[in-house]
Amino acid sequence: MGGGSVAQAKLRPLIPTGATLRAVAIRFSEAFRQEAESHGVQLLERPFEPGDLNGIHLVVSATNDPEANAHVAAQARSRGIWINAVDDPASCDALFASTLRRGPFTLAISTEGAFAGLSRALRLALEDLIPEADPDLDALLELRHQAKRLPLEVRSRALQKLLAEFRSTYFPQPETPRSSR
Ligand SMILES: C[C@@]1(CC(=O)O)C2=NC(=C\c3[nH]c(c(CCC(=O)O)c3CC(=O)O)Cc3[nH]c(c(CC(=O)O)c3CCC(=O)O)/C=C3\N/C(=C\2)[C@@H](CCC(=O)O)[C@]3(C)CC(=O)O)/[C@H]1CCC(=O)O
Ligand SMILES: NC(=O)c1ccc[n+]([C@@H]2O[C@H](COP(=O)([O-])OP(=O)(O)OC[C@H]3O[C@@H](n4cnc5c(N)ncnc54)[C@H](O)[C@@H]3O)[C@@H](O)[C@H]2O)c1
Repeated sequence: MGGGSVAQAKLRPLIPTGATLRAVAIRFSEAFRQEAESHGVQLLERPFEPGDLNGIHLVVSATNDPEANAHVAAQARSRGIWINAVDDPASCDALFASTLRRGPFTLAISTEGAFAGLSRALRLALEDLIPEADPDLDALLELRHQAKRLPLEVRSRALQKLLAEFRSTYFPQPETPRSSR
């Protein structure tokens, strides 16, 4: 529910899930409309109606009208549909996490509503640590693939070595031990 910048930020991580998406708003921003239409999202430009929840598994309420958000949340809850109400963690059955994807990695960071900005800050720090296209990571994954062909006795040692390499590449030991800072 909603078609402004906050609704758009919530829509974005749902697109790659492959879910069938429906958006309802009295008025969609041009940016929301463009992004949604390019991903086949169904757009209904009118106020929320309880029937909008038919066949829905998760609803995100991101309008700028607290009364409408509360109404959507109550309707969803009475039908047993999971609700994410922006700005209102107490009404949420599901929270969005700050998500980082790198190749096969998915890192989801959450403070369970305690401080969303902190989740974002940690994501940005991790993003800097692991570049988007990373030959080191690709090589590591390829070696793991090859290690699967090794006999069981040596495989585990080879994988331990690969993991040690991963740790020293991405998380080099600080010169000063943490405990003596
Ligand atoms: C992770 C992320 C995912 C996403 O939105 O997809 C997300 N919020 C993000 C950013 C962000 N949100 C806010 C700021 C300003 C700084 C700050 O206040 O912290 C920033 C930072 C920024 O924008 O720079 C304001 C804010 N957010 C919530 C409240 C209400 C409250 O806390 O009471 C308020 C205060 C509003 C006010 O001022 O009144 C509530 C929620 N926000 C959540 C998720 C859920 C908890 C997740 C968790 O615990 O980690 C939860 C509970 C519900 C939900 O929305 O699912 C996304 C980062 C994406 C990324 O970039 O990686
Ligand atoms: N913009 C921000 O940076 C920000 C940050 C944190 C929290 N918020 C909160 O999130 C809310 C949404 O922010 P935004 O910037 O996307 O607002 P916005 O004004 O751009 O968009 C609000 C959307 O809600 C729709 N809407 C309102 N009543 C409706 C109803 N009954 N049925 C269907 N659609 C309805 C409007 O048509 C519009 O598309 C704000 O109320 C604000 O409290 C915003």
